[in-house]
Amino acid sequence: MGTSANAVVVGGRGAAVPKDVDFANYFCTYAFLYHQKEMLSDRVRMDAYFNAIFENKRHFASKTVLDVGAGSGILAIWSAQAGARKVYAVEATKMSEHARALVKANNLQDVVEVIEGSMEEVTLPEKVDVIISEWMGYFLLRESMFDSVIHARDRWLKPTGVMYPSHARMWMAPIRTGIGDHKLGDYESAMDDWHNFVDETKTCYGVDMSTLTKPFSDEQRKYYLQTSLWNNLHPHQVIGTAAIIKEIDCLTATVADIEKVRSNFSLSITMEHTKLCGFGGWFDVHFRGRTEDPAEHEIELTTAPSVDYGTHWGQQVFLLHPPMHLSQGDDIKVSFLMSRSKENHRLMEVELGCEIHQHSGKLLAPFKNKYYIE
Ligand SMILES: C[S@@+](CC[C@H](N)C(=O)[O-])C[C@H]1O[C@@H](n2cnc3c(N)ncnc32)[C@H](O)[C@@H]1O
Repeated sequence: MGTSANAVVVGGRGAAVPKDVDFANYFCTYAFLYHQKEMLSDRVRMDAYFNAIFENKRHFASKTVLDVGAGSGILAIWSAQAGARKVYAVEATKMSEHARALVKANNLQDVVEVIEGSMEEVTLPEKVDVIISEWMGYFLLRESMFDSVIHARDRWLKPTGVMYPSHARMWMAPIRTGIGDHKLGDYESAMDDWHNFVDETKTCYGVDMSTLTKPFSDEQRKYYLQTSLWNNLHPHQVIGTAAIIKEIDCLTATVADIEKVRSNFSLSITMEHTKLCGFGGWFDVHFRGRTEDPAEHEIELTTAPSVDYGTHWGQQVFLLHPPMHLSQGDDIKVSFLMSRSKENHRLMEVELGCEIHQHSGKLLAPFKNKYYIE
């Protein structure tokens, strides 16, 4: 605290931005209750953190806890209810005022201390036994908030301390288009959506938009392909094996480990006569404690495709065009590189290439594209 408005935000190498820009771009939405409500309403997320804390009370009872990015204060309050001696709830935005009110309304003001400030600038009076945080963005690393958790861990966690969550993984699988609520999932339906919008209205508030649709040039196609899509995939849309792209041990990971994620992996098609439309990416996190001090009950929070609504994170979809007809036994070799956008270190760019080897021995034309996770 006490730095000028234009101080630089701690981030990965070459990723620093002035603090006021970061505040306007990133933190501002978190200052509103509607945004916190979206997270508080995510049952999968809430159940996972609730169970992680209350099924592992031993890690919290009589301990000191740091909640990095406390938001409404929910994780800090649960930690106190699980028996923590002291909880420091650090929140960068004015949401801290709501958190403080909530703490008081639940009569926990003697245990939970809400501190308004950026984690990188806050000073605590002691080191802590537990760091808890919900830092995950779309496809795990969007928002780059894990940098702040790493910073907090290196500065404030005792050598014997525990991270909640303790591990995270990124996944990717081949997908086909869906039906019903899950209609979107391939490039054609994404485009139909846009074409229909223009065809049905002819003009948009008096402006002729047809030049943006037909004829659709390769240049326009490329532009549309570049944006990866947020989607809620149905498990039936997954047409092959899923691969782990990245595994993170939250106790030891460094910013250098996560600012670039590079991986080469293979995916096998497991469905007969199907159409590959792209790739779906998601993540999971685990609450496992640490090797010398494991959780009594390991809890998993997964954002994998689900028959129900799933989570507010959904999945990140990377479309390819044209779709490819594939069948069981065909093999896809994927090269994946995710890095931070140079303009905004909280957004991601993905370079994805694939080579498809058909069961018959035929090699299909390789595909390569660059996507943005905005
Ligand atoms: C995903 S929300 C989680 C909120 C709450 N912990 C929960 O689980 O409902 C992340 C919160 O962390 C805050 N935050 C992100 N980076 C921060 C930092 N470096 N210092 C303090 N707060 C931060 C954001 O303002 C936001 O309220």
